[in-house]
Amino acid sequence: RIYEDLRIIPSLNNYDYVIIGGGLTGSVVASRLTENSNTSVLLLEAGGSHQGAYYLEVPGLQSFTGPGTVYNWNYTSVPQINLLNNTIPAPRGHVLGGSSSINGMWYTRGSSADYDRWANITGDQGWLWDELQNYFEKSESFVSPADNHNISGQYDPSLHGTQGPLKVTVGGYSQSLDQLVMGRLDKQFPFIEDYDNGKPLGFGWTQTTIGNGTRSSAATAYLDKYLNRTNLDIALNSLVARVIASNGSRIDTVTFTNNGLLMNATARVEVLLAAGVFNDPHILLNSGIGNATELSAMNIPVVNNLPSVGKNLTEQPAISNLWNTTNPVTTVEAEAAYEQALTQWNNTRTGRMVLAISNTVGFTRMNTSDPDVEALVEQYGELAPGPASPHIELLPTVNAFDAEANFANAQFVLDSVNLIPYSRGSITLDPINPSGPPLIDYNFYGAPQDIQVMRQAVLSALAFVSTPAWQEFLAEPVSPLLAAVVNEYPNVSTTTMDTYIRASTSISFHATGSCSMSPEGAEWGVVDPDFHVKGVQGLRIIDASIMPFAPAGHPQAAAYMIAERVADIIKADNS
Ligand SMILES: Cc1cc2nc3c(=O)[nH]c(=O)nc-3n(C[C@H](O)[C@H](O)[C@H](O)COP(=O)(O)OP(=O)(O)OC[C@H]3O[C@@H](n4cnc5c(N)ncnc54)[C@H](O)[C@@H]3O)c2cc1C
Repeated sequence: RIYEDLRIIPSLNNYDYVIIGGGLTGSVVASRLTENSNTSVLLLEAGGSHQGAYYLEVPGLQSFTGPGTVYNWNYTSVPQINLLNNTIPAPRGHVLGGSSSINGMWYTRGSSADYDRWANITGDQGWLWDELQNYFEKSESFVSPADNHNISGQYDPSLHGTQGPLKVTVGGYSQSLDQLVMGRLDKQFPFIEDYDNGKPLGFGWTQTTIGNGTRSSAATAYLDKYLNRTNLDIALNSLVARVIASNGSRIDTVTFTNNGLLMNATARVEVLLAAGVFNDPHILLNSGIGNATELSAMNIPVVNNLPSVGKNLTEQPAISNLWNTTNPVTTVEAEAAYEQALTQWNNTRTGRMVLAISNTVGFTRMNTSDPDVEALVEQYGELAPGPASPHIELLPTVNAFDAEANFANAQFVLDSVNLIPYSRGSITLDPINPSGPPLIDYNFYGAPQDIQVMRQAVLSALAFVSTPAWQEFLAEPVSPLLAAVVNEYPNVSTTTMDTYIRASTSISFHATGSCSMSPEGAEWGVVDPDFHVKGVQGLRIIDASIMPFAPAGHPQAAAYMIAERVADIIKADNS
């Protein structure tokens, strides 16, 4: 059952598990654990319900779930010293389903070497790519796209699940842009049938978490069908402050407010933390689990000295390279197309609104014949975890709507993403208001190799659009700083390039790693490979904050896999 107000529940002390955060991973684990009718779960979510929320359902309206809405935590980073002191958004889902209810719906698993590196780092062979395939597949049902077009050759069925709760598909509405992208492919930018094959190098058809033209989230996929389970209570509007060991040794109690009223809930077996990459450290630190010196300075009693809490924050820097096009449409035309698309979606769940931003995406490596790349590799060695792992993602998109030409509006975006950042940021408490929003520092370009990779990512985007067909499509860049880079291309000076990069870098929305896994017994890290928080009993972290390195892609596929795996581990440990 879903509860808005918990005062009608007589006791909150009778649950086997209390899960903090009804986001992507929290929803999956709550659903899997309560498959056993003898296991009871209380799922505490700070936000409200996803049900009936139109903006969360229509893939084309994803931008309406952004900062400033009730679905978002509306966090912002601290000023970024390497980005001209700009602050950068830090959005996260504040609703059942968490960020899976508001995300861009891209589904990409990354490369096999990403997960093999996790296994090497943690000493747990269970994290090897080959071992994880059953968990990727268990979460997934690959379904037909909204327009039911023939998708043979657009993905590899042998890599995908067909029985899992989460719907995944390729784009269900074709755009002229698709032909422009696919027509560009060559030896440098080859075609890849399915980038989930562990060696994601090339341009392919974007896979997205959409079914029947509608967003598939952890809440729609893993919770909606099971709300009648008597062993699953879901409490909305429930903001968790901290966790406590009520008897002094084992964490068993969660303190939270429900509609402003202070409450405690107790877990008989375990407390599972799934509040996401920004709020896991916030809750741990407020509970006295973190760097003892920093906690003492804020008068927070130390429960466990765990210096790595909040310290491995990883985000992939991204730049939206933006051009006007030679195929503009008027605002009136764009608005008419938009209205038409909404009506079509309302009536048939088809049309432009079923599209999660773009139908194609590319993963590539740095150009090793460039002397700058040679020097970079000589200084740092191979930066990706393996030879078939990409360094760079290129993401082509058209903005808004266009009824006639089917190119959207006047602007084209080609995102350049550094997939392999070495900079590590942090989540800390605000010393003036420790229970207020956390201080989020991405520390972009703190590691010097990251800006060098970003230079290559921008050059790669310019190489992609350098052909006659693209030059015919593109007008001038929107930013004068990009125009300066384009003017100097291909021999762009470092000054011109870095001026553009520092002014234009933002997030990929892919923050991970703030409570990293490490080998059992290691002094660094926050959780053991089996998800237990080091040095305390009764508490596991079960979400995307445990990733030691981000996968080279978008992280939600990995988050679903992690949740499926931890659910099995918890079941086995406590059977
Ligand atoms: C705007 C956006 C776009 C994205 N696009 C993509 C994409 O296209 N593809 C992709 O692969 N990934 C994408 N991601 C990332 C992906 O959605 C996340 O990596 C994934 O959801 C992480 O899952 P999680 O369970 O760790 O955290 P979340 O899904 O964020 O869940 C955390 C949950 O905990 C709740 N919570 C937090 N603090 C508290 C508290 N104190 N008390 C109670 N509840 C609390 C939150 O409200 C939330 O429901 C995107 C993310 C965002 C924000």
